[in-house]
Amino acid sequence: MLHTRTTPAQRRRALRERLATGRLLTMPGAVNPYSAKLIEEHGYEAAYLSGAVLAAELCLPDIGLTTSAEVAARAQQVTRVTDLPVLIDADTGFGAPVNAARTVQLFEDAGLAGLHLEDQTAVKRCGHLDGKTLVTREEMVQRVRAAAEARRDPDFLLMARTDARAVEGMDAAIDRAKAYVDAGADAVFPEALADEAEFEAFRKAVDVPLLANMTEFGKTPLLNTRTLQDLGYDIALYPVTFFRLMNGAVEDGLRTLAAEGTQESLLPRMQTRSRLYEVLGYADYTAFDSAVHDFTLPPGA
Ligand SMILES: C[C@](O)(C(=O)O)[C@H](CC(=O)O)C(=O)O
Ligand SMILES: [Mg+2]
Repeated sequence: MLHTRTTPAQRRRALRERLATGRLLTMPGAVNPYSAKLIEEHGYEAAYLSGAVLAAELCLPDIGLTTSAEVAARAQQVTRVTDLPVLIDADTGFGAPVNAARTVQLFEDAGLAGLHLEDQTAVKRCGHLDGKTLVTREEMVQRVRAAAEARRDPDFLLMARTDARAVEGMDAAIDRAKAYVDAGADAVFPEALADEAEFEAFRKAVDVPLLANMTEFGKTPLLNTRTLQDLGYDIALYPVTFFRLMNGAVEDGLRTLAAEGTQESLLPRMQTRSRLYEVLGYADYTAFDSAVHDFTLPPGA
């Protein structure tokens, strides 16, 4: 009931310790608080909050329109219902280096376990689209340094994402990643790598934990977890996967209802009422209620 038993500090520690094992961590993206709970129920050890999904939920494209306060508020709704460490997409840090610093503190307060900051300009776009523009390496170094210094919990994971592969090529991407690690990044997210050889090259060049973005319909092939483990990657990310699945199911359902005049044929694909309640812990609330109210007054009271 009420779901969480751990503090943000414990979750950050858990994520650090999990990454230190060297075993690949599979990180599904949560669509909302309920799906974060499902991720936990299914035995995953961490969850992710995608900037693209947070924007799309508001029916906005992923071009840097959401604000840090808006994102932090949603994140807190998620961290309230799961004990999993949650890593969040902080886009470009929402402005100048000082905004990145404030974002770190807002996101710490939201109970998150870490964030990633990218080296795109404020007018950003999905890492798998063409036409991205980057800030200079020096500007991103300042962004990372400001974020690292703003942390109050040293276990809060600061990941630097570089979008340079698609813009400046592999060598520049690796150089940038190294500079960001020197500036205080604990982990690196090399965005939009084109093949296994590029994953390998990045692994050889950079010592810190590395994230592999397995987003669909993008520039990177969908490597399975075994391959990613063998390549020495630390996190396999599925940022938009469950949002896409949900939307696919909703669209199918809308078509079916229109065509058949009833949702009957969809029932086998639906989560049942009892499973819905089980995940919510509904029975525990009923038991809590009856423990509070189920008493008899002594005579004369
Ligand atoms: C990881 C990402 O930053 C996200 O916001 O989820 C996106 C994912 C996507 O748009 O497919 C990205 O790779 O830029
Ligand atoms: Mg994003």
